Amino acid sequence: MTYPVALTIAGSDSGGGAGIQADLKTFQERGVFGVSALTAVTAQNTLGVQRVGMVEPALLKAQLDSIGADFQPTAVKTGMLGDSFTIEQVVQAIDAYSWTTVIVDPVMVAKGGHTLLEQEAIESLTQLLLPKASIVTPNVPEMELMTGLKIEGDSSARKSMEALLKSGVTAVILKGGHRTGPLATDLYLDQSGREFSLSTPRLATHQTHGTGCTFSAALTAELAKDHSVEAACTVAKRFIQAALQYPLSLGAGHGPTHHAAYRVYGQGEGEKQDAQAPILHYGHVR
Ligand SMILES: Nc1ncnc2c1ncn2[C@@H]1O[C@H](COP(=O)(O)OP(=O)(O)O)[C@@H](O)[C@H]1O
Ligand SMILES: Cc1ncc(COP(=O)(O)OP(=O)(O)O)c(N)n1
Repeated sequence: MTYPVALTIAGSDSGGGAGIQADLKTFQERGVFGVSALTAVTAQNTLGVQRVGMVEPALLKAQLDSIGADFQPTAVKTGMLGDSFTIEQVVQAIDAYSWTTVIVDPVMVAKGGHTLLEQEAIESLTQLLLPKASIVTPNVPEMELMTGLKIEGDSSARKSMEALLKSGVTAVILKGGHRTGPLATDLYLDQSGREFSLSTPRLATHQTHGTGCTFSAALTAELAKDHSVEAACTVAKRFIQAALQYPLSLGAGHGPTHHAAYRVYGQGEGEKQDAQAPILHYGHVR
């Protein structure tokens, strides 16, 4: 059997908690071989983003072609894409190499407020890239920007998911990190009408840098191993919960999550692990 390969197309985070670094650490943790194409380089730490530089288009294309010519990734994840031109190049590569399992994390703004996708590129993202996606994983602000709909409660959350599906997206996971309440609930809905939610206790922590990247990288890794969507979502939710629950306490700001925590603590026995296990609820997403 060949070892599963997952590709991440994303920006570098010098602080190691998000971006390419989070993706590759997560792929390794989940037993898939990670390959990468860098779209941008950020000077970033737990306090924020200090500088961003885009990778020259020809160099991005060369990376995508190098991967496409020699590897067969069974799942591809996109993260920070930065601008419209980069999005167009990524779409061309997806077509050229027939990458079919594509997870789009529509990264737009870093936690500290720094823009990671030009405003004018949101349309390219929704028009060109989202139709190629198997699953799109927005947080609440990203969902609002993509649909133009405000999310204030459960019914508006569902309406925005339906609106995204109407625009041709295959499946969406609306992440719950930016919402309030005792549970961090992620909602799944797809074109076939399948829906479920995944909830874990909301942890009171500011060590949340890279939660979105890490969650969608874990999802990508499980799909690269050909696991079912439900199984992949459940592992991804457990993975991010453990990564948040056992922080490393690095840096003076929003510290990174602990990418090894699920392997080290999350699969063992014991009260803590049981208490944090996600509640998978099937049926109507309220
Ligand atoms: N405080 C928290 N406690 C538990 N889970 C959380 C918390 N914050 C975020 N999550 C989970 O982390 C994942 C990423 O969500 P989110 O933080 O919304 O993404 P992003 O980093 O893109 O803003 C989701 O599974 C979400 O439910
Ligand atoms: C290079 C890079 N890519 C993506 C992000 C955003 O990651 P995310 O997981 O959404 O985490 P926060 O920025 O919300 O902590 C990033 N910061 N840098």
